[in-house]
Amino acid sequence: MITATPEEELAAIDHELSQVASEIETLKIRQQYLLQRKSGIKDKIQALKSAQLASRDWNGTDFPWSDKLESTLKNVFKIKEFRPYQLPTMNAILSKEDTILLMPTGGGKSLCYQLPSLVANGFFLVVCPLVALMEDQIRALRKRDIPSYMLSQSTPKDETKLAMMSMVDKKSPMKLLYVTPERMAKSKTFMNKLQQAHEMGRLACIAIDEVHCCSQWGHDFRPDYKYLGVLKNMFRGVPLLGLTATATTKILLDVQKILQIQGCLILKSSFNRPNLYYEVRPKPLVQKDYLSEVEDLLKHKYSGKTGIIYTTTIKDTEETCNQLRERGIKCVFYHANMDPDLRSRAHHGWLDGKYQVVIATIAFGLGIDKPDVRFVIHQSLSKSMENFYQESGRAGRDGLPADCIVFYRLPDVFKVSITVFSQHTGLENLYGMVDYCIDVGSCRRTLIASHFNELWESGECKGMCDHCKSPTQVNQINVRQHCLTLYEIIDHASNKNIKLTSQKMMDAWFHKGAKELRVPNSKPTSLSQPKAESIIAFFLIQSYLREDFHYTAYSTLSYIKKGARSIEALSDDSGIMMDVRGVKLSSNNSYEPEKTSPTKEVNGKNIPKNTPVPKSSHVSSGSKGISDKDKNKESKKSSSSASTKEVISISDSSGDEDIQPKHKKAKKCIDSDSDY
Ligand SMILES: Nc1ncnc2c1ncn2[C@@H]1O[C@H](COP(=O)(O)OP(=O)(O)OP(=O)(O)O)[C@@H](O)[C@H]1O
Repeated sequence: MITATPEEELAAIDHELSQVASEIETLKIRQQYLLQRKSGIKDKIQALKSAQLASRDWNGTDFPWSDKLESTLKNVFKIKEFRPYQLPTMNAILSKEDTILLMPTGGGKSLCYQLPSLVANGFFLVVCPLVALMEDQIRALRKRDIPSYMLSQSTPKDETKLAMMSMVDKKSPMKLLYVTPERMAKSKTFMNKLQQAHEMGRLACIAIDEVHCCSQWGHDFRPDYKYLGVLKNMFRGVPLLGLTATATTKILLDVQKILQIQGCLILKSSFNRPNLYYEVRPKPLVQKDYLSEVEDLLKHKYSGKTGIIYTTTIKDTEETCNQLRERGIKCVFYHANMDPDLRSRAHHGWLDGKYQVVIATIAFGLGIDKPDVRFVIHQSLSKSMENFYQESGRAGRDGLPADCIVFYRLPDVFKVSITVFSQHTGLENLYGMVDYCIDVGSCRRTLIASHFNELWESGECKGMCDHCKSPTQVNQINVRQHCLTLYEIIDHASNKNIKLTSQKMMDAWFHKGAKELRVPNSKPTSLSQPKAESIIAFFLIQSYLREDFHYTAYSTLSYIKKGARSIEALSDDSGIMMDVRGVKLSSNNSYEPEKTSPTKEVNGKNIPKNTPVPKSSHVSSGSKGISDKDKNKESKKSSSSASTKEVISISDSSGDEDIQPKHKKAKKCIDSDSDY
């Protein structure tokens, strides 16, 4: 019998080990897949349970408490009727059903726990993230003689003592007790009292304001909110009410898991604010020109009206404020680093009409309840669509028309990206906002709606966004050649060991700045700067380019690299299609495609019949390789576009000056964007 040498034995073992490793790898992938499926099915069950609960009639007026609710609404709150979803929420929590209420800013969420607390036995606990907000609410409640307390670090000792005693005093008239999430998470004495109150049957409901703060997927995650996950088990039988003005399906599912109320009732009022006019303006390249545009708005269109200008940084608030003051505007700045006294004076001066406009960071936000804010201007883009919705939503709370204007330019994206890149989904959220800003034809409302998984037809906008007010035809052009040119610039810099910021990349593209960054024998692009910027933004959000962040001793820098889809762009010579503005349509959107331009279908899209189809037939590949969610968004976008969209025939064979219309209609369209 031939025995194996030790070397052969080792080789055999190594072989078997590698087989085992490969099987483990396969099993791990299988495990991952099964775990994902399991979680998906659980989410479905949860959503189904929520849908079943929502199908019950919560709007009834024949509950045991209905008459008292109605009379308290009128007599104590002096309100004539409920707004949509207020009564269903109250009926649900008084029926001890865990509920999440989604309602836009200013929709009237507070009433949903304040009013039922007056008809229930015991008191409602309200978890609220902001002390200023609690103070405002307590002041308003006490004016109505509603016994209420708050517990925060700034609450005087005697009041804290009184509140703690009231929790466990059967005879106490206390109806509402406001606490910060920190208090819940950190004060054992408080939690102990709360348990006693629960045992006495005095804890009637726990309302959690800004409930999206529980979820790391949200824009406003607060670690102390995670602690609220203990409440459901600790206070059995006490209904939880989560309230938010901003939440996507993903966040909602996450919030339910964290609070242990999977499958709870979800009441969602529409996020459409029909009185708000949405507009994106190109921000002038020079700050002086931007200021002149704002000055003109404030002195003419918004003369005698009040509003907010949001900026990205604290420095910007002060600088812009000083510059506008020099131009005779009555304004004040507001940010988190101000002395609390000054901040309060700025807030109240603005509330009382002493200042026309407050120039603020997002620190000026939660709890700002001025009904007649006529405009919210974003000096640069918000860090997410959710932030934008919240911030712009401070306009027009009285239901009268108000404007929400964003001034957009590409360099601002990098000012924000360096502050959000380290956050969970920070960049993804920011790019969602960029997508909104660079969109050339969709109804802005429908873009906001798709973010909240709502579907609004652009007809519902009624001209209340820039695109619906002045529709233009939307064309698709092939920008692949530009992508390849930028890759050459990136490779060239990389060969020289130079990191490229977006500005340096632009300079090299335009043959400005350092000569060593220009690709030898290349020509400068003939694009205008705004168009070059919009192409770069498009490549970023579509992952043809990506940002790469580096820390220096003083700051964080964003460098540009090839994105995850660069392989696709390099290997596949079908187009990278990008939407651009075409001819202006008449205001009734009456542009009719010419009858002489028959179309054919390629990849599910109608294109002019004489359009040459690229080899791989990926003709409309602006969205190729994107996730299902994005595809969904794309399809929603196109179905609700304010404008007419047409794929036009182009050739990408001759570099920056490449676009050769092959088609009569296309020529007309291309003329209006001839330098792409
Ligand atoms: N049914 C109603 N009829 C008339 N006014 C109402 C009604 N419900 C609430 N309000 C008023 O609407 C305003 C906004 O309410 P509230 O502050 O509760 O909104 P919110 O949804 O909590 O907003 P935010 O998300 O900004 O905190 C308040 O002035 C409130 O008195």
